[in-house]
Order: sequence, then C-alpha cells, then structure tokens
Amino acid sequence: MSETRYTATTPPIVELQDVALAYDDTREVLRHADLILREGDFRFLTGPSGAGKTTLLKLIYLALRPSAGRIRIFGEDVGDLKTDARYHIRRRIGIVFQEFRLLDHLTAYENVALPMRVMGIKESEYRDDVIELLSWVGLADRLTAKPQVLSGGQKQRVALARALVSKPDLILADEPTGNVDPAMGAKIMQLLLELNRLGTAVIVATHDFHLVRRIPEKILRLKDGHVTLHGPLSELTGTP
Ligand SMILES: Nc1ncnc2c1ncn2[C@@H]1O[C@H](COP(=O)(O)OP(=O)(O)OP(=O)(O)O)[C@@H](O)[C@H]1O
Repeated sequence: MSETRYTATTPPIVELQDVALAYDDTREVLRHADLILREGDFRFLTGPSGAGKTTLLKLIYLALRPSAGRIRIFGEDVGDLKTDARYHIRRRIGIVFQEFRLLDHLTAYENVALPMRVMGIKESEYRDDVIELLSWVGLADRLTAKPQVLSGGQKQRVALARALVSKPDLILADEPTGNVDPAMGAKIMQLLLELNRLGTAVIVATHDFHLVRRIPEKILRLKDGHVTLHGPLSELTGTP
C-alpha cells in the first residue's frame, strides 16, 4: 500500500547497511544487519527474546552507536554527525520504549507536553493537542495525575501520547501493547495504523503474535543478528 507514495529518488527514512552491534567483547547482538524503511512504511519487528529488537530500535533512535556498518536516518549518514544534528534527527522520531520512562515529578499532561516545551514551543500552541491525545488514550480524567498513581497500562498510554505529540515522521514502539488490556491494545494499534495512513513511518517491536496475525503489514524478523523481511504472517503460515 504505502510503497506507492515514494519515488526512487526519495531517500529511505531508515537505512542500515552491514550493521553490527556488540555490547561487550563476547557476543555480537547484531551482525551484517541490513534494513530499509521508506516513507509511509509500517513494519512489525519480531524475533525471540534477546534477539536484539530493542537494540535495533535504539540504534535507529541514535541512543546507541553501531560497532560496524553504516546507518542513515532521513537520508543522513549519522556516523559522524555532531550532537546538534543528532538532536534534530531525534526530534523527528517518536519513541515508546520501556526505558524512556515518564518523569515522576511531572503530571501526565506535563509529561506529554515535555517534548514541545523542550523545543521551545508556546503552551497555547500545543495545549489542545496534549489534551486531545490524552483523551484519545482514555486518560482525559488523569491529566494532573503523576506517574506513581497511574497503573502500568496508563503510564504506557501517557508514553504513547508523549511520542505522538510532536507529530513525528517516524515512530518506534517497543511492545506498545505489552501492558494494556486487549481492547486498549487494539486501540493503540488502530492509532498507529491511522498515523501510518497519514504518512508516518512506524516500526512496532512485538512478541504478540495475535496482533501480528490480525494486521496485514510486513514483518521484519530478527534472528541470529540478521534482519529478514517477510510479507504478512498469513503468507508465512498459510493462515487467513
Ligand atoms: N546495555 C546492555 N549491556 C549488555 N548487554 C545488553 C544490554 N542491553 C541488551 N543487552 C543484551 O543484548 C541482547 C539483545 O537485547 P534486546 O533487549 O535488544 O533484545 P530484545 O529482542 O528486545 O528482547 P526482548 O524481546 O526480551 O525485549 C540480549 O542478550 C541482552 O541481554
């Protein structure tokens, strides 16, 4: 579907070439990893626990540097970018990661508003968006709640709203439905698919095969350090 939106001259949003990543000397988590994600693409990222899904997303978010290989994000080779330029790239990426937690001293509203404040945008310009997003994820009555009084699933929804508030060009979501009930999980996926239809590229790392089975999007599979691209799960398994 979305593949029709770009032309051959549009650089990919994400391009990994022969990338390796080792946290220590003993073992490479990723090796010879190649990946291309284009404008408007939606990909599930699957693979066994410990395969390197979070690691791959962190490389794309520039939270890690590869041990070898080349990474281009939004057409820019990130290898030797200065801090400022890296920051500009990260501003265009919305992340929903377990590690990038909410700030405990801020309310749900303030946590979602934070990326906009950091960019120096006036509150009057983002206030309605923040409230609308929090309402959309079912937290209209929790705007002033701080993280310690929110459930795991509620915190995850605040984190999702925070990832979306700056209208990123790329969303990286690590198990975004992991802590929520099936109905909210379906709603979160609906939102990610809707954003994708509007042109945002999305990668969702997940173990949730029910989720992957229901949604006919392409699947990246990480195994033994490599990324392979499959069609929808039904094409792999022959199930409808
Ligand atoms: N900061 C770190 N230092 C050392 N090793 C790490 C670090 N982070 C992750 N690892 C190791 O790298 C490997 C890949 O971890 P990663 O979290 O990327 O996998 P994953 O596919 O996301 O797993 P899961 O599905 O269980 O979340 C694992 O063996 C993990 O133990």
